[in-house]
Amino acid sequence: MSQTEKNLSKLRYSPVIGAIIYLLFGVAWISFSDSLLSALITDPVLLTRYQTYKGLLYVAITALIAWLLLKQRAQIAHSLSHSQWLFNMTFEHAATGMAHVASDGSFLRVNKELCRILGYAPQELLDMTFQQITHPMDLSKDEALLRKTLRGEIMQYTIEKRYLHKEGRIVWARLSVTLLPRLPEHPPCFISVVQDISAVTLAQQQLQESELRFRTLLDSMPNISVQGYDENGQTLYWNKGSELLYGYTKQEALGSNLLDLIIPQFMHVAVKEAVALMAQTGEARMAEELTLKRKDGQAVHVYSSHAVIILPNKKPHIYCIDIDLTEFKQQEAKLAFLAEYDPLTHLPNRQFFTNQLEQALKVARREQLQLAVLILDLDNFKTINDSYGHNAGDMLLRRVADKLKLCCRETDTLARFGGDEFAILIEHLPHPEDAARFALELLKTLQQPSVLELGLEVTSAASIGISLYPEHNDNVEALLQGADAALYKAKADGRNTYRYYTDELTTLARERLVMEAKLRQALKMNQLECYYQPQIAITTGKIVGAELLIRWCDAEQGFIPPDHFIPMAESCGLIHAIGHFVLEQACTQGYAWLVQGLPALKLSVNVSAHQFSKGDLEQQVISILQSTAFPAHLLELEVTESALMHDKERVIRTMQQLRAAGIRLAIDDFGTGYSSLAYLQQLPLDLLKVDRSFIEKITSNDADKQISKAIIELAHTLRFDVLAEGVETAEQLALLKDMACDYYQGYYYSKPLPAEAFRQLLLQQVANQQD
Ligand SMILES: Nc1nc2c(ncn2[C@@H]2O[C@@H]3COP(=O)(O)O[C@H]4[C@@H](O)[C@H](n5cnc6c(=O)[nH]c(N)nc65)O[C@@H]4COP(=O)(O)O[C@H]3[C@H]2O)c(=O)[nH]1
Repeated sequence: MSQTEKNLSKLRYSPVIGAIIYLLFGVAWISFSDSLLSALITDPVLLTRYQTYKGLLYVAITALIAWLLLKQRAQIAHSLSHSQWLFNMTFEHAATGMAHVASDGSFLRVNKELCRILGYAPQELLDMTFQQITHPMDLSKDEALLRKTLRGEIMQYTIEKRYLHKEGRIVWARLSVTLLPRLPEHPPCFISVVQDISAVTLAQQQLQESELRFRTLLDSMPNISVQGYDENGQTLYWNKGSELLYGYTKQEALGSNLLDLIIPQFMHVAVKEAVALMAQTGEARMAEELTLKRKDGQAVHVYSSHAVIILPNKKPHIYCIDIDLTEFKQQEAKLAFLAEYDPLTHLPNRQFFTNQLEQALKVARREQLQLAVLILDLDNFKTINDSYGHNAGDMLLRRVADKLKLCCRETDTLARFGGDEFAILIEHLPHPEDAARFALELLKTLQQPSVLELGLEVTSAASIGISLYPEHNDNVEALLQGADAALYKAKADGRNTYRYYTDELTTLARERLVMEAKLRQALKMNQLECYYQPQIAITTGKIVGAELLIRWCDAEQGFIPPDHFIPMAESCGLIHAIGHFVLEQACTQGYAWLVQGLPALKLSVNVSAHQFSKGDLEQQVISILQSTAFPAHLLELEVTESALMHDKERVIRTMQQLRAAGIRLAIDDFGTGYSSLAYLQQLPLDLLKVDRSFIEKITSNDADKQISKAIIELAHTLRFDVLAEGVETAEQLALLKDMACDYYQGYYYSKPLPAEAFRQLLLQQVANQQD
């Protein structure tokens, strides 16, 4: 019982107690005082006097008791009014909302904080019931508990509920309702304590939402496995990524021990210790690469990182985040493979071969052995690649690799250096001539036809260069260079053969390098010159054009034929500068002759496949035409048949652009390539040049005659003009005339001439016409 309640009851009962004490004292006084006085005092006068005093004493004692009682009552009343004041202050200024609520729900008293929480003025609330401001969803629960309290089943209840703020928003509150002790003459009354928990609830909701989001995210991540364990390794969390990575469903994994799921036997002790340590220290282990096991028993490489979360109840949870490294490992293995192997043939590459050669040389030096390095290059690969496409080329390379493998012993190292170049290292070579025997065997094997796609049969001859240790060279680089130089010689000597490395070959290789430097210089110093070979219309016998043929006259070496330096210029990239030079010469000279009043002539320029594939040919030609003012229709570009076979779509596109600019296009050396009719038809060509090799024997060899005839007819069918190259005799010309060939060029009419000589020839023709 509180002090106030004690005081209240004292206040209530003190008059009754006073009256009882007074009555008891009066009765006692009357019954005992008289008999006591009569017994003690015998003198009647004295007795009367003392009886008077007794009455006075009685009055005095009564007054004293009354005074004491009144004083106590005053004290209690004072104390009570202080309690009342304290209560009022507490109620009013409490930091939580408070209200006295009647059993029907109406507010009897409300404090400031409650008004603040709900947004109403005190009087507004006092005119309302709590039902009016309770969220409909929470009302029934609140009312049911209130009724229970009223029935005395519970003394109080606490719930979290939603109130409706005056502004309409929801206020989350923790409500504690207590039924007050009931005064007899008063109706039941509750005290409600309302605590605003909106902020907390909102924060909780946000936390729950973000936790939900986070969990959903983790759950659904297919690429990352997240697992949660307790300090004993029991699984508490298992996301989708874990299901996919380890093969266990969530149901299977949850509750099972980590060791039984994904840890291989040999790691059990270490993992157990690691989990215990993490749980104890709260510190995660370093991320590491591990090989764990799947449900089906297969090993799985993962990158595993860990996190330890200490829960509010101090229990540690260990989370493992595993990333599947299988693909990465495969990729790594692939890269490692690619670093040393050729992806097309799966043979070792140059890097591997070089390492192997280095090792073999060490052994050979130590044990005084001989070894041979062979470098092999296919003779006709480019033609096959160009004619049948890259797929056929790739297939041929695989077939060649297989054939070479068959010839090699286990101790030999066969490698592909790139393109159509292969290398073989023969260790423990008994005699130098054994390398030649082996080379001959390789050549023989390669000559057997290979079957490619759609039953296509091709034979692949090769050239082989051989260098020997210790006879020729004694280090890796020199041996490889030696074999390369020998290969070059084999090719120069007619291909499909082998050559050993000699000093002379090295000199030749050096000479090539010197020549390249000289050619650069010649180009810079304007030492290249264009010659003009007339092209004649067969029916009229008149010069209608000329082919520009480049000439290089070196001060030391004299005349160097284009057949020698053009391939070198192509391999070192100088061909672009040379090509530009010839085009510029053609247009400048052609324009000059026009200005001089010479008849308009068509000038033909050879364009290398390399110029075509660079991609800027059309811009280059157009800009030269613009800068020289030479008419586009008088310029003809000659492209060899094999050049047309590279990147066919680009060739067609470039040719169409050139044609659109008005430039003429001719196909050179026709008959030596493998272009299909369908392809030819797509090309915007003006002229087809029959290769010299057919014309050469046109009069002596019936096959060549028939081929030439067929080419001429074919060209006409496709609406191209035909020019025969390399006409040297009147018989050849007569035959070509019979075949309705349109034009020719050759020594019969004239060799290629310097510009001035050609001009004189033209002038003479003009003069002859005037006669
Ligand atoms: N035996 C014989 N030969 C004849 C006869 N009439 C012409 N010729 C030669 O045949 C070659 C024809 O040129 P090509 O087939 O385009 O063959 C050319 C061409 O492919 C290339 N070439 C020449 N000049 C250039 C150039 O400016 N650019 C490019 N990319 N290649 C060029 O070099 C090759 C050889 O050129 P050249 O040595 O000038 O040799 C020229 C020419 O001198 C004849 O009646 N009998």
